[in-house]
Amino acid sequence: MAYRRTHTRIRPSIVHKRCTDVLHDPWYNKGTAFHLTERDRLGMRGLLPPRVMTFQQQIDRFMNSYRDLQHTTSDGPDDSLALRKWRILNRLHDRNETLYYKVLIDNIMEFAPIIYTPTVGLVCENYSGLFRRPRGMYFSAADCGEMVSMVYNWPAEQVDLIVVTDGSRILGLGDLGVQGIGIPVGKLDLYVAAAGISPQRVLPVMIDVGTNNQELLDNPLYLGLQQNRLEGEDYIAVIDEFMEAVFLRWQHVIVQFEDFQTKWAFKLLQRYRDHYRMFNDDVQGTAGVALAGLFGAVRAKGLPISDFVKQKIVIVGAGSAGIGVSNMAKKAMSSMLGDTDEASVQAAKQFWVVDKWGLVTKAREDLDPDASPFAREIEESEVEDGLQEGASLLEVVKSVKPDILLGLSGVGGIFSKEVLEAMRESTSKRPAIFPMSNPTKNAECTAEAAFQHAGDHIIFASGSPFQNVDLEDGKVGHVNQGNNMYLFPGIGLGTLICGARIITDGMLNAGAKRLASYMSDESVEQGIIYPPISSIRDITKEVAVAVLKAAIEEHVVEGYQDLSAKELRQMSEEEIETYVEANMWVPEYSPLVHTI
Ligand SMILES: NC(=O)c1ccc[n+]([C@@H]2O[C@H](COP(=O)([O-])OP(=O)(O)OC[C@H]3O[C@@H](n4cnc5c(N)ncnc54)[C@H](O)[C@@H]3O)[C@@H](O)[C@H]2O)c1
Ligand SMILES: O=C(O)C[C@H](O)C(=O)O
Ligand SMILES: [Mg+2]
Repeated sequence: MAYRRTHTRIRPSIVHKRCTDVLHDPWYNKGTAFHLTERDRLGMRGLLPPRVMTFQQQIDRFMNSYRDLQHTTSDGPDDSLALRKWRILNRLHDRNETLYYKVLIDNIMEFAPIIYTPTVGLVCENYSGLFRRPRGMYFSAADCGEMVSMVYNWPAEQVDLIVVTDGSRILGLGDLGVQGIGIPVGKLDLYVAAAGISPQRVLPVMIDVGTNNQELLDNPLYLGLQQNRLEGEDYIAVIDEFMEAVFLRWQHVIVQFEDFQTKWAFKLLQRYRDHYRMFNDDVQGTAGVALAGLFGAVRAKGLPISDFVKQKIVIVGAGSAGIGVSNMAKKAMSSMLGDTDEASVQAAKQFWVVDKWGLVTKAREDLDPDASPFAREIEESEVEDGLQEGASLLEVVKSVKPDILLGLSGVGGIFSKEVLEAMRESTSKRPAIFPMSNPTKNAECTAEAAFQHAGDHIIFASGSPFQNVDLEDGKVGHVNQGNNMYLFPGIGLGTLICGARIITDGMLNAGAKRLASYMSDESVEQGIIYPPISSIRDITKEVAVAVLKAAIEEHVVEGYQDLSAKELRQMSEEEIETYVEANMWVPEYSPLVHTI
């Protein structure tokens, strides 16, 4: 079958506006790069300084002013410098999206910590003061009954990706209400930068059903609904109406749920996943990334992946993320053990889950049904290897001597010196320590503390970035960023361009497996188990290829644009790779054609 591109890169853009209206539209604005004939065509001659700059000169101008800011304010407080950096990037985002994404992609190592974790957390915390121009859409409890029509207020004819939050669990920062909009914006920046989703086709969404954060409710300048969160059926009715509205207007859209509190995360996932093209990034994306990291930790010991079934894993945090990871890791183990009921029971024995009341066991009153498969088989007044219901993290680590200690608790510093020192007694020759909570201040430990207290031989991965650690004898303690950013953009892209009807476990597993195999044995041996963020576009492409292939195998593809499901199924491996790459948007100015 002859391969067909579904879009050509430098295709003209049709605009229905002219003059300053174009200059003020970040989708089309090229600023000083409009050449003279285009200025004439669009009635903007005289509205810009006369000299026409190249794209590269514009990039240089922006980077110079960014660097100046860094020099002039580098001795101020870290948070204030980070916010200034975010502001300068955000202003560019507001003016000229093509230039913004070009500098973001070219400097992703440096800018990811600004537009994503950790700075995005700070931005959400300070959002009421930082808000200048709206980005995305706000659906609120006050809009009930209106959503199907108000969704048409969004100016884009086509939307490919929505990231939606209700602001109830923003990173490890808790309920930030409407201020959580920063998270969908940051996630979609990565969709554009890493997966090449067109910036004109992404939509950040905040569903404001109120907040239970008293400080926000008491703040007269808070921008969200000043009421407590809706609960029960009232809450579900709002989310249902939102889903119906967006899928009615854009049948092929993908909706990523992000930073919903655990009590709704699982319920909404179960409610929608068989009907809509949606997934929950905190539950499913995080699980895939963590599983890839767990496989990496096994490879780093020089063992085959099949040895994964022998790993003793302590997971701290039994929320949407912790339980999501435990489920996926247990399923992987169980399938390696033969996929029987007995295999599942055996796999469960490799997990110790600790939450804010300590070790989770069968003796727990009001045991959360989602955590129950991981509750240790310890009944009331029973003791297993010195552990009983509610045992502390330190007691658990001392008793279990785990191969892997993984934190998704949102509690900064709970991998204390004592806990980390206890990891020296791990039975693993290279214990893995993964403080995956975000942002940095909520990480269970710092990289420095981990290498200092647990030893030079550990494998380290954190949710937010840390610098590599200098060890004795000139050695380097490698820091990996174990963040769902390595999966969600590829899940979205792969799903989009084959028109998968739903997002299946098989597609998610395929993405995770590809991430797990991405690093060479040599890198893994050095403790580098995830790619550097500078490779995020390449790993995203690879994940998308794997997701797309799995969608074909699972018979859920329905075709994309003018490519039918049949044509997709007939593509060779090589054709799929080329197809994925050809569908990744790159920031380049396209000629603007004005029509009425
Ligand atoms: N790295 C990533 O890609 C990634 C992805 C998703 C979530 N996260 C992070 O995971 C964290 C948790 O997210 P969630 O949705 O599961 O939140 P959650 O609030 O639902 O869950 C937190 C869990 O931690 C437990 N906990 C609280 N205090 C504790 C303590 N002192 N000791 C032990 N356990 C304690 C709670 O009982 C609960 O089970 C957040 O910080 C989030 O940023 C990271
Ligand atoms: O947003 C991130 O950096 C990862 C994750 O989705 C989280 O909720 O912490
Ligand atoms: Mg999240």
